[in-house]
Amino acid sequence: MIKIRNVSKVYKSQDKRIIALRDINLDINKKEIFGVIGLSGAGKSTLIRTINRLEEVDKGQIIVDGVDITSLTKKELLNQRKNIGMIFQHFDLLSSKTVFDNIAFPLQISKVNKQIIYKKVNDLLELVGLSDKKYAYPSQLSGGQKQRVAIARALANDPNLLLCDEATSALDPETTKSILLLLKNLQQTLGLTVVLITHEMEVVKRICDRVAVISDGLIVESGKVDDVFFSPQADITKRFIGAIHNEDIDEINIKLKKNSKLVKLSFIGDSAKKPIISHLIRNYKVDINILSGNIDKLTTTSIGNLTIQINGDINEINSSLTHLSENGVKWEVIENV
Ligand SMILES: Nc1ncnc2c1ncn2[C@@H]1O[C@H](COP(=O)(O)OP(=O)(O)OP(=O)(O)O)[C@@H](O)[C@H]1O
Repeated sequence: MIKIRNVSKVYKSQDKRIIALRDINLDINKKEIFGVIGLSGAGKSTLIRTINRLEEVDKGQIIVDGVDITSLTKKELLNQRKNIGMIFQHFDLLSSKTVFDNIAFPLQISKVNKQIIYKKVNDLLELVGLSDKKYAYPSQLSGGQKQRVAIARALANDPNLLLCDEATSALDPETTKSILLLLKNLQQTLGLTVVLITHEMEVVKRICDRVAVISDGLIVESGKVDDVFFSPQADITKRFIGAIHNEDIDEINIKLKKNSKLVKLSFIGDSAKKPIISHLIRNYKVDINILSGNIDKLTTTSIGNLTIQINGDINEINSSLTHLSENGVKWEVIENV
């Protein structure tokens, strides 16, 4: 669906050169939700805005559905953009227009017949659950409702691609959940491809199929969300994912017994369902003390994290760890005594 090839972008302001994107290569599949995560200033906004050419690239190509966006004339680009909807962190609604007129706006620009606009806007209002707010103004709406209007407006021209630029960053956690759920439902019912950028792993976890991690203008890691969560490679990814677990471990603040190890275990999918800990206790001469645990629910699977203290003869401990590896459990020794 989208092929990003060798894309680079440098901003020049006065005598400064800021490299925002460094030779980016990405493939985004049809009908998937693809997330790009990174810290502030990593290049996320620049990257997503190159897909509909709100930002011009200095080098490289962006091919959407076989069309090289970077080589289109202005007129061709305007036409192509009808296939690409976009929503923003601060909604960008027209404050002087009602909800109905905000959603109708792109259709009016496309000179669509009034009756068709009337039907289309009403259908979209229903789709985003805002039929009762048709005649309200943006100032009368909550943040979540404003984003629903923005989503309806973005879908007015029946695009097959939706770009989401930090779409939930201005919303509280509950509203974020409801907007992400709406995006997921729309993606499924309308068969959309969705590209979103975010600085929150929670967003990636909730709705993305695949994710790319961007740092200082470089894609440092990409893959299926489950794989990236289970086996993060880049330090920055580990920080995004690990922050919570490492804090947990710091909080444990336990004095380890002699002949023991503090071990962090990660389980994915089926390995989470096996009675692995009781198997270790029964079959090896080890004591196990569970210190903390959590479960990350992803779109297609769950990943469990457990911090344990394992105590016993060193050979028995090592055999236990081998048994864990053989059963698909990842482990990392955090401390040895
Ligand atoms: N118009 C501009 N002129 C000059 N520098 C810019 C411009 N836009 C972005 N930059 C710089 O390019 C780099 C990437 O910015 P970008 O906005 O793409 O990052 P981001 O990951 O989206 O960050 P944030 O989450 O804070 O929005 C940053 O160093 C930023 O300061």
